[in-house]
Amino acid sequence: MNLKKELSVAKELAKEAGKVILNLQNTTKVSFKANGEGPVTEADLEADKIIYKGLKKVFQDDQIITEESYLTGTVIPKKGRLWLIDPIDGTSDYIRGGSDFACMIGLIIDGIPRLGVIFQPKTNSLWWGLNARGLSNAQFKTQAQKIAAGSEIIDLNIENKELKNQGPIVAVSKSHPTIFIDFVMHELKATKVIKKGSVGLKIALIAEGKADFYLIGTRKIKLWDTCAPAAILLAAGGVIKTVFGENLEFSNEVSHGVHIYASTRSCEAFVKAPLEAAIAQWKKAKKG
Ligand SMILES: Nc1ncnc2c1ncn2[C@@H]1O[C@H](COP(=O)(O)O)[C@@H](OP(=O)(O)O)[C@H]1O
Ligand SMILES: [Mg+2]
Repeated sequence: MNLKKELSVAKELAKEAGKVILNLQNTTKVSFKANGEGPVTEADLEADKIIYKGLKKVFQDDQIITEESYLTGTVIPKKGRLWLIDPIDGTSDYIRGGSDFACMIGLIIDGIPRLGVIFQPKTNSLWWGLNARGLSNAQFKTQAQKIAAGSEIIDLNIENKELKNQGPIVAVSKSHPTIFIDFVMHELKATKVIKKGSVGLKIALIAEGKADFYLIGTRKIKLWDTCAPAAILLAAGGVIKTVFGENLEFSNEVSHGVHIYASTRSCEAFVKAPLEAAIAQWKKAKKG
């Protein structure tokens, strides 16, 4: 298994779609999805089509699920190759005219995120990762990089990143604050809290060593929100798990249905007890 072609196609498509959404940012029409699933713009739909068509042209036999073309009830297979696409991650910040939005393309092979690309149009930055961990006879190397401002290359490796003794730097959603996050934040004793839009850009902060921990505040988070960032973070030597410490599942349903954290290894050990305490308190409060 050599993912060179997959990586090069995914990088080009993320950049192409990214440029289109950037051009449309101030003029695109906004509407709201059914069932409280949040806002969607014409730019989401445009980028979704570009990426879907581009992947289908080269990888005809692969399954592709995109946020905007997904049909309710589609079962996510346990085996085989599946692309998961989020044409705009951070649509809320995109609509506000901010810069915290990204195009994300991820590839799952037999249930594991193996390839991820995130492109942030406003800063012309691209993160990518190939995750061969746990594969015997892998024909590709585990590797992750950030290409900043279109050219400067930074290797992402947080395998041995120590947690500074004051406590973690924690990333949280700028657009979707939740009571669950407030509960956990109270226990974590963070030294710094970074509020940012886009799941991918927050996980990229960890892969770059700029944050230690990120907690997703909703159980409604979808596989296309986590696939590309997970491949990059795992390749960089970080972890992404459910708040119960289990590996993420990329099969069956499109929604993870559980709170998720992304972390460095040293921070994961540090937050285990406070996280468990917060979850216990949360459950008690919900019952009461
Ligand atoms: N509390 C919440 N409820 C619903 N969706 C949420 C959420 N928190 C995050 N998300 C989803 O996660 C993505 C990024 O959110 P955020 O910018 O807050 O980190 C968004 O996806 P899209 O922007 O792809 O639609 C959003 O739908
Ligand atoms: Mg989206």
